Amino acid sequence: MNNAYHFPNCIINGRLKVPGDKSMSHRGVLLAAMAKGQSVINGLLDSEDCKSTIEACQALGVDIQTVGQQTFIESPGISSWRPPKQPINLGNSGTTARLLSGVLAAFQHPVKLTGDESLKQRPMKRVIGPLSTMGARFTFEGEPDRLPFIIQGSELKSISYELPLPSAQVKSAILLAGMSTYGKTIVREPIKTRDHTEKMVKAFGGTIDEDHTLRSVEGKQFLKGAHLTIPGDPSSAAFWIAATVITPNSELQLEDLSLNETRIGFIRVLQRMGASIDVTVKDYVGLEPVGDVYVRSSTLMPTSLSKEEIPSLIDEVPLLALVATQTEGTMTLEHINELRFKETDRIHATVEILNSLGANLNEEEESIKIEGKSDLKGGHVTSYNDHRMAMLAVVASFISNTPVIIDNIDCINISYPNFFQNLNGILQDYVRDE
Ligand SMILES: O=C(O)C1=C[C@@H](OP(=O)(O)O)[C@@H](O)[C@H](O)C1
Ligand SMILES: C=C(OP(=O)(O)O)C(=O)O
Repeated sequence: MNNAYHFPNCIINGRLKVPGDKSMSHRGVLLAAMAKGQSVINGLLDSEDCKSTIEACQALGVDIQTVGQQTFIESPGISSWRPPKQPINLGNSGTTARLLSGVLAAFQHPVKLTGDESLKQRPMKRVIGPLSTMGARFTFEGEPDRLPFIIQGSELKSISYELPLPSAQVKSAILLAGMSTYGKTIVREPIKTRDHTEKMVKAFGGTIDEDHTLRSVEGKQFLKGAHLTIPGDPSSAAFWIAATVITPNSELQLEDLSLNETRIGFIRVLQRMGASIDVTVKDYVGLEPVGDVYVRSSTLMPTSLSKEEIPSLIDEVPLLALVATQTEGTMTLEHINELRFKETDRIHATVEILNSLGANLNEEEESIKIEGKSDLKGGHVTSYNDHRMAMLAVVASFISNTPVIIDNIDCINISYPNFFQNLNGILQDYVRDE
């Protein structure tokens, strides 16, 4: 396949609905699998990562069928799950690995979890530590605290746990385990992270109490099936928001997006940089705000990032670096060390990709310094087999002088299989000189 992208003088124009939110899709499937009875989820994201969650739940005896936009989940409830016949392969999905470990911490049968080469490198100690304190046992096949491992659940005891780092995955793993203990489990996070687990549990008849960065959950909660709708993923929309602000004469309306404040830090930072972006909450789906984002090409000034806002834009930092190459000055993205522990080291990958295209970025231990007003020339890049890095490179080609040639773009299916369809939709009048 020809992975060369170039759109000289393109203009973005139109309206777009991006596919369902990945974080909410994982949680919808997992909670429906824990609950007894039938659940129906509308607009579940159909991507490789979400398939990992679906197939893991199917291996545990949950019936899951998708018909068009609707996914039907019929579960006997977590206490009647059956032990899987084979190891469960979670592919590339860190969210599935962490959240499912939390759920399996109370499952009385051993389950072997594994993943692809990237997932096997990702840190799991952050969930293994607290889940072991609660009573789960982990046996490692290779390196300690890494996949593959066997998790042996047990009758859990509740804990009070202070997260050493802000992570919605770790918080969710402990809260999901906490729903099966005796007594109350308390989690405190240093900075507020995405709160979809807390909000969605309520739709399944459970309760999690929230007080700013403190969460508490009573044990022995039994969830029942629910009907959910998943709004558009703001992390997928972010690619088109970035593309529109940096591409001259462009405007775009993104519809039915999740506008949860714990997820739209990228939009808030761009607004601070002077980007013309209007955000309109139109409705609430469950407890989640949903609405539209209208964005236009903009002249941008550098800004700085506070530690507190990082979790609300954690997956959008590479895009922020691309946008920063077009500002009227130098911008430093600080407090981003956690990016080194994603599908690839995203600090290094971002710097390498954008510098290969002619930008001027400096990699530091926990930050990236970016020179503005850069001319992106184009050239060859690697995606590091990371979906967000591949899509970053495609968006960079909107403003490059020559084609951007990417070694592997198949990884985009991890989170956004409709990516190129959506790209063609917003460049609908564009005539390609192929
Ligand atoms: O909970 C979630 O759905 C996610 C949380 C974030 O990870 P961390 O919890 O590791 O920060 C994010 O990077 C990931 O894409 C999805
Ligand atoms: C980091 C990501 O996902 P996960 O941790 O679930 O692999 C992501 O989608 O960017």
